[in-house]
This record gives sequence, C-alpha cells and structure tokens, in this order.
Amino acid sequence: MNPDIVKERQNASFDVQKLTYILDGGPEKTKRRREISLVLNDPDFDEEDPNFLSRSERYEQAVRKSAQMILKLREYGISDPAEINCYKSVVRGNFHESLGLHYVMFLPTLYSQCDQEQSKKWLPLATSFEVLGTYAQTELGHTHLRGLETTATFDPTTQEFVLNSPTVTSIKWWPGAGKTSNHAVVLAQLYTRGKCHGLHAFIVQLRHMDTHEPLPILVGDIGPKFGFSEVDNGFLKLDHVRIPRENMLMKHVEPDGRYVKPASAKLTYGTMVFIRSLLVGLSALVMAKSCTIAIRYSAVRHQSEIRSEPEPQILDYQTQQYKLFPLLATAYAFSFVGQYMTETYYRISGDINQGDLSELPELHAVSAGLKAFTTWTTNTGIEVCRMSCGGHGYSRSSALPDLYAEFTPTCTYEGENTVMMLQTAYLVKSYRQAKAGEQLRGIMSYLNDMEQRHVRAHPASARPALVDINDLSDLVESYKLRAALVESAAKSIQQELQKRRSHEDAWNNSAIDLVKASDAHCHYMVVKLFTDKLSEIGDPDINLVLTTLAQLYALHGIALNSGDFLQAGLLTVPQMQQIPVRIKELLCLIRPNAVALVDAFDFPDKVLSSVLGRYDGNVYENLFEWARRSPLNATEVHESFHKYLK
Ligand SMILES: CCCCCCCC/C=C\CCCC(=O)SCCNC(=O)CCNC(=O)[C@H](O)C(C)(C)COP(=O)(O)OP(=O)(O)OC[C@H]1O[C@@H](n2cnc3c(N)ncnc32)[C@H](O)[C@@H]1OP(=O)(O)O
Ligand SMILES: Cc1cc2nc3c(=O)[nH]c(=O)nc-3n(C[C@H](O)[C@H](O)[C@H](O)COP(=O)(O)OP(=O)(O)OC[C@H]3O[C@@H](n4cnc5c(N)ncnc54)[C@H](O)[C@@H]3O)c2cc1C
Repeated sequence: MNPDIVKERQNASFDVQKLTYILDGGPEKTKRRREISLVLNDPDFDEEDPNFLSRSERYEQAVRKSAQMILKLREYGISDPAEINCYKSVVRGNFHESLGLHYVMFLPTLYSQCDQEQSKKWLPLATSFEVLGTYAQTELGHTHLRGLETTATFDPTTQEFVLNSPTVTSIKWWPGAGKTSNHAVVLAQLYTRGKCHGLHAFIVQLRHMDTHEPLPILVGDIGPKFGFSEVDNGFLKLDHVRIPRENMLMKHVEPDGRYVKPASAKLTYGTMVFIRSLLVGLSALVMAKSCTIAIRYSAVRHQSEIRSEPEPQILDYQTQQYKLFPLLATAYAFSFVGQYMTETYYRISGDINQGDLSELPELHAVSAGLKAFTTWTTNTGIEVCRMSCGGHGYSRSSALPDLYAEFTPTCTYEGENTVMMLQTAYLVKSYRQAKAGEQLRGIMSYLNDMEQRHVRAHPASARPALVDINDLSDLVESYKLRAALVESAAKSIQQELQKRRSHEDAWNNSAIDLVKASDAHCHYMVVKLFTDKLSEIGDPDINLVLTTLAQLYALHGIALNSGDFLQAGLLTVPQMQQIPVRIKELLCLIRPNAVALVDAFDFPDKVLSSVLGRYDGNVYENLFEWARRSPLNATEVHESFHKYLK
C-alpha cells in the first residue's frame, strides 16, 4: 500500500463504511451489492483490456460477456431488476454492452406497453433471450418525434401493418444492437383509414430466429463512433415489411381499421422518460468514479514545490482542490438527486399504471431537465478530472478517456440536452398558473410564492440582502429565488407576442432565456435535495462532512453564476466578495477527508479499471506493467521496421 494513501485514510474524521451505507440506502443493500460484486473474481469474466483490441474484437468480447452474464444470472438466481442492474454495472465496468438496449429499452417497452395477450406471447420470449430486441426510433434525418417519417399503414384485408421507410432520411439510424438483435420496437407514424394518428410502437422481427440472417430488411452497423465500441448501433431500412395486427403495442387499431385513442398519446414515450430518469443516477456514478480516480491519484502524486521542502502531494495545491472538490461535492449531490429521481419515477409511474396521469407532465419535465443538467455537468467534470491528472490522465490506463467517451453521448441520446431543457414549457405553464392564483403542488410549489414574496429580478439596491452565506437554508432560498428566472423567460415570450410574432417564433426568440430558466430550476432542485438529505443523516461526523460539501456545492454554483444572483439582488457585491474566501476555507476543511470521501463510493478496483485510481495507490509500477502489455510491444522489433524503415 502506498504510504501517502495510508496516511490519508488515517486522517479521516468519519466512518467511511457508514457513509457507504447511506449512499447504498442501508447496510443490507451494501452487503448485497458487495456479494454481487464477487462476480468480479469469476475467471469466466477475465478479459483483455478493450483498449488493446480492434473494434470487431471489442464487439465480440462484449457479446461473449453479455451471454456469460445471462447464464450467470440464471445460475445465481438473480431476478430482482435492481440487483440485475447492479450485477451488470459491476461486470460492464466503464463500457457498455451489446445487449444493453434489450434490457434498458426493449424489455421496459414490452413491460409497459403490451396488453395481456401480448405480454403472454412476448415476455417469455424476451426474458429468455430467444428474442433479442432493440429500440428503433431515431432516423437519419430526424429525431423530433413529429418529424419521423417511417410509416405503419394498416391493411384490413390481411389484418397487417405495412412498415415502410419511404426515403433515405427515414432510415432508422442509431438503434443499439444492429448486428445483435433479431427484433425491434419500431416507432412509426400510424395510418389507418387514410388518416395519420401519430407515432406508435410496433414489434418487428428483423432476423431469422435460427440462422440470424436478416429477413428482407436492410439492417447493419453504422460504423465506428467516438466511443460505444462495444455497441453495434445500427441502421434499419424497412421496405413495405408486413407484420400482424397483434404486433402493434397497446393495440389501438380494431380489426376494421378503427383507431382507438389512448388515455394519453405521450404514454408511447414512456421508455424515454424511464431512461432519462436513470441517467441522473448514471451521472452520479460516473462523476463519483472520475473523482475517485483523480483524488486518489492526486494523493500519491508529488510534484514541484510549495515551500522549499520535499515535493508536496498535488492534492495540497489549492488550485487542484478547487478543480476537484466542487466535483466531489457534485458527485454527492447527484447521488442524492439520483435517489430522488428513481423514487419519483416509480411513484408516479405506479400512479400512471393505476390510471392517474395527473403527474405525467411534471415527471416528463423534471426527468428531461435533470437528465440534461446532470449529464452536462458530469460531462464537463470528467474532463476536468482527466486534466487534473496531467499526462497520465491522457493515458487510457487512467480510464478517464474511456469514461468520457462512453459518457458524453448521454448529452445527446435520449433527447439532446438543449431540446430537453426546452421542455420547460411546463415551467412557464406553471408560472402562469401560479400568477393566476392557482396553488401548485410538488416541486413547482415554490412558484406559489411569486406574487406575495415578489420573487422577481430587482436591482440590488432595492432588495435588502438578508442572506447568510454560511447558512445552507439561506442559500437554498437564494437558489429558489434565482429559479424565478422563469419569469424573465415568460416575459420575453410575452414581449415577443406583443410584437405580433407567432407563438412559435416568440418561443424560439426566447429559447436562451428558457434554457437558463430550466437550468436555474434544476440547480435549485439539486441544492434543495442535497440540503434536505442532510436532515436524514444522524451520524454527527458524517453530517458535518456532508454539510461542508453541500455548502461548497451551493457557493461554488453561486460563484459560477454570480451575474444572476447579483442582477436579481439576491446577494450584494460585498457578499459576493466573501464567497471565494469561504470557498477556500471549505477546501481546507474537506482536504483531510478527500480520500475517505471517495473511498465511501466503494468502487472495487476492477470496476474502476484505472491504474491511477487504484485503492492501494501503487500507480507507477502498475503504469509500467500496463504499458508493457501494449500490442505494439508484442515483438521487440515491430514489423513496420522491416517493411518501411529498414
Ligand atoms: C444505469 C442506467 C444506464 C442507462 C444507460 C443507457 C444506455 C443506452 C444507450 C443509448 C440509448 C439511447 C436511446 C435513444 O436515444 S432512443 C431515442 C430518443 N429520442 C428522443 O429522446 C427524442 C427527443 N425528442 C422528443 O422527446 C420530442 O421530440 C420532444 C422534444 C419532447 C417534442 O415532442 P412532441 O413533438 O410530441 O411534442 P411537443 O413539443 O409538441 O409537446 C407536446 C406535449 O407533450 C409533452 N411531452 C413531450 N414528451 C413527453 C413525454 N415523454 N411525456 C409526457 N409528456 C411529454 C410536451 O411537454 C407537450 O406538453 P404540452 O402540455 O405543452 O402540450
Ligand atoms: C450513442 C448513441 C446511442 C443512441 N441510441 C439510440 C437508440 O438506441 N435508438 C434510437 O432511436 N436512437 C438512438 N440514438 C439517437 C439519439 O436519440 C439522437 O441522436 C438524439 O435524440 C439527438 O438527435 P439528433 O442526433 O437528431 O440531433 P439534432 O436534434 O439534430 O441536434 C443537433 C443540434 O440541433 C439542436 N436542436 C435540435 N432541435 C432543436 C430545437 N427544437 N430547439 C433548439 N435546438 C435544437 C440541438 O440542440 C443540437 O445542438 C443514439 C445516439 C447516440 C449518440
């Protein structure tokens, strides 16, 4: 064990194990997670570092691993979805799996959109993996749902739907598992009795069940990408492909071609809401991994000098702390927000299953906003962690390049982030309702205060600054008032309308304000949820260290967005000047606990797959050992010497 890292652990002021329990949701859950993690010792999962393989080899290795996972899950009798998720996330490490779409989109779509008869037919096939599915929605030319071109036209004479990609732009593009899957949920515009009824979901067989040869359908892999090398994102061109009427999910078309309206057309989009909710938790996980790597490495790396003494640990540089500790605080904040998002998703979708759709718009708005907010922040954070590790951070052995390449598309898939932020129509709507005197419920209820509390932009001089920057509840209140930026967005739309612009143009001309408002709303939610969580934590040592992190998270956010807080008169200039001073104090308070705080995330070394983030801190000898395994070192003299240099 590296002596620096041993010393760091001795300095911790709290019980790391107890903090792990809090993050997992209780000691039982930690115990079970650790039991599941023992799978890492299974030699059947031994594999080559994907960084040393070609794309085709990576795909093959990933398929082998996916197949092994299925067999092992059966062998160990793991069937609880949360446990399957935990198992798979341990085995997958930092990469994705070829069968990922089957689990996260195909199966959930079947679960939520099959009627009884369909469930009876499709669920046994899909859960036994005879049917391997993907989710084919996006097209070469469009992702916007109303713009999708693929059609499904009902033919009452044969009781079939005819699926067609009429143009090049209508070819399905990006669905995972182009080579792996034999079925797809295809999203297409439904036509019956000559009328279009919008987007609906259909189960389409793509490949022969025995030979895996494509049916008369053009299907394949779209080629190498920035990351996602384990995943065969695919194309799919349907040329008048016929499927039985029973393959339409939720069966909205009667045998005579009559269309039966669903309770809400948006239920078809349910799987996207599910994944957006999950991505909040994924952001927390990846931010936690990145911080673990960068902070452990910073504790063992010595460089340069502060005083004329031996080289200090780079973690002692104030600038290094300023790079990493706000991200550490973010990792904790997002962990608690991820827990909230999961609970909220299951609560509201439970109500939806019972026929109560009243909270669907809020679930959509919150999951879209938090997905965008947390993935954007994490995306930037991984890169900060990488650069904070200097040259060794650039090596694939650090895992940080892979974490970035695998994570960055979360800002794009499942709804491009700006587009998701613009789903703030709900916020503006809520603002208008509150202004009209309606009492809002749930997370939007802070807008009820608008009129009474004059929550709106004021010049600094007009508002007495009562905020104590050391008091978290005051900071939460300030974020809440800043979230009233939605008023500026609503006003901008109003002004545009007064200029006789159409509603659509008024919206587009206010889009920057709308995204800012959405961002401020999400930021408020994160600060509030982090602060609320503290009241549940009884252990005084842990409460203290997490309070320090929450303060850092809140103050760092204010420092980055000082213009908003000053403009709205929420803080004065002298208070703003105090914030960097307080931030520096908080960095010093966090410093002795930094390594313990990342240890509490409890990532096994094999899951981190990072030479820099090793628990034992023995970085250099392992870096050397990793480099020696590079395929270029397989021979002492590379063949290119004989071919070209000699
Ligand atoms: C541990 C977890 C690991 C997870 C790892 C996952 C790895 C998997 C890897 C990759 C998977 C990637 C899969 C995909 O990307 S699938 C494709 C995803 N595509 C999208 O997300 C498209 C984004 N676009 C949209 O969703 C829509 O186009 C839109 C931007 C929302 C606009 O939709 P539409 O045209 O219908 O709507 P309007 O703007 O006119 O809005 C109409 C009203 O409907 C409301 N609305 C929209 N969407 C929803 C919804 N999902 N639920 C509820 N309500 C919704 C909208 O707010 C409007 O409401 P109003 O009251 O104003 O009328
Ligand atoms: C790794 C990966 C996996 C994927 N997996 C799947 C899958 O399994 N199944 C599937 O169906 N799809 C999948 N996708 C596709 C993915 O869902 C889309 O790429 C995503 O929804 C974004 O759409 P787009 O690519 O058309 O971007 P565009 O919408 O073209 O975005 C380009 C730019 O235009 C801007 N823009 C677009 N619309 C607006 C607007 N209304 N207002 C303001 N700005 C706007 C965006 O902000 C962005 O800056 C995957 C994508 C990736 C990268």
